[in-house]
Amino acid sequence: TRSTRPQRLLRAVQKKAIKGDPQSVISTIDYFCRHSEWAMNVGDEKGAILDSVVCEVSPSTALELGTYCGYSTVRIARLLPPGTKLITLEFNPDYAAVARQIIEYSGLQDKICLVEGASGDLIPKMQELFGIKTFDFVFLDHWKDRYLPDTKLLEECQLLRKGSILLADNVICPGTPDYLEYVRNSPRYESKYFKSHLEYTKVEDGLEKSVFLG
Ligand SMILES: CCCNc1ncnc2c1ncn2[C@@H]1O[C@H](/C=C/CNC(=O)c2cc(-c3ccc(F)cc3)cc(O)c2O)[C@H](C)[C@H]1O
Ligand SMILES: [Mg+2]
Repeated sequence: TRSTRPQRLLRAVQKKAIKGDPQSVISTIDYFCRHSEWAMNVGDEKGAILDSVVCEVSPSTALELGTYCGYSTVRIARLLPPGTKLITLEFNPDYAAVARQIIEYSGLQDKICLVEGASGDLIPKMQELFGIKTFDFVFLDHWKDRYLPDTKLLEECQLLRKGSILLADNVICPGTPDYLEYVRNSPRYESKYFKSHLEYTKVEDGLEKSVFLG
C-alpha cells in the first residue's frame, strides 16, 4: 500500500537531514512541507514564537499534547536545559512510530519521553508514571476540541501551579473558540495572543500564551 505523508516526511529526514543535528531535522521538515507536501507541523514562523516562549520559561517539566510527527517535540526539546524532560502524548500508534524515528534521528531521545495513549487517560497518571508534581510548560497541539477539556483536567489533577504556562497552537485556524473564551475570561489565567500565520501559508493563525494564576 502507498506510504503515508508522515512516512514520506520521515524518509525525507533520513535522506536529507544530518543525524544528531536537531536544527537540520527541523529545516528539512520545513523544506519538505513548503516544497513537497504540506503537513500540520507548527512550522518555522509559529515555531520561532514557540522557541522564544520555551527559552523564556526554561521549564524543568514540560508536556506536549499531540506529538504527530515530532516536529514541535524536537523544537522544544532542543532548547531544554540538561536534565529536563519533555513528555509528549500521542494516541495514534502510526504517528508515534514515525515521531520516535524522527526524535531518534535528531539525537534528542534522552530529553523526550513519548507516551502512546490518549491525553484524557494519561494526564491523571502523570504523577504515578513520572513522579511529576506540576508542569512548568504545556504545548497544546492535538484535536482542537480537546484543548479545553484537557486544560480543565490538568487543573483538576493539580498539575498546574502559579506561573505554569500553557501555549496553544491554532487558536484561529482551525480555531479553538471554547478554549480561547475560557482562558481569556477566567480569572485564573492571564492570556496573550501571538499573531502569526498557519504553517507554510499566508492564512492568519496564532498562538495563545496563558499563565495559570493559581
Ligand atoms: C480524544 C483524543 C484526545 N487526546 C489525544 N491524546 C493524544 N494524542 C492526540 C489526542 N488527540 C489527538 N491526538 C494526536 O495529536 C495530533 C493531532 C493534531 C491535530 N491538529 C490539527 O488538527 C491541526 C490542523 C491544522 C489545519 C489547518 C488548516 C487546514 F486547512 C487543515 C489543517 C493545522 C494545525 O497546526 C493542526 O495542529 C495527531 C494527529 C493525533 O493522533
Ligand atoms: Mg497545530
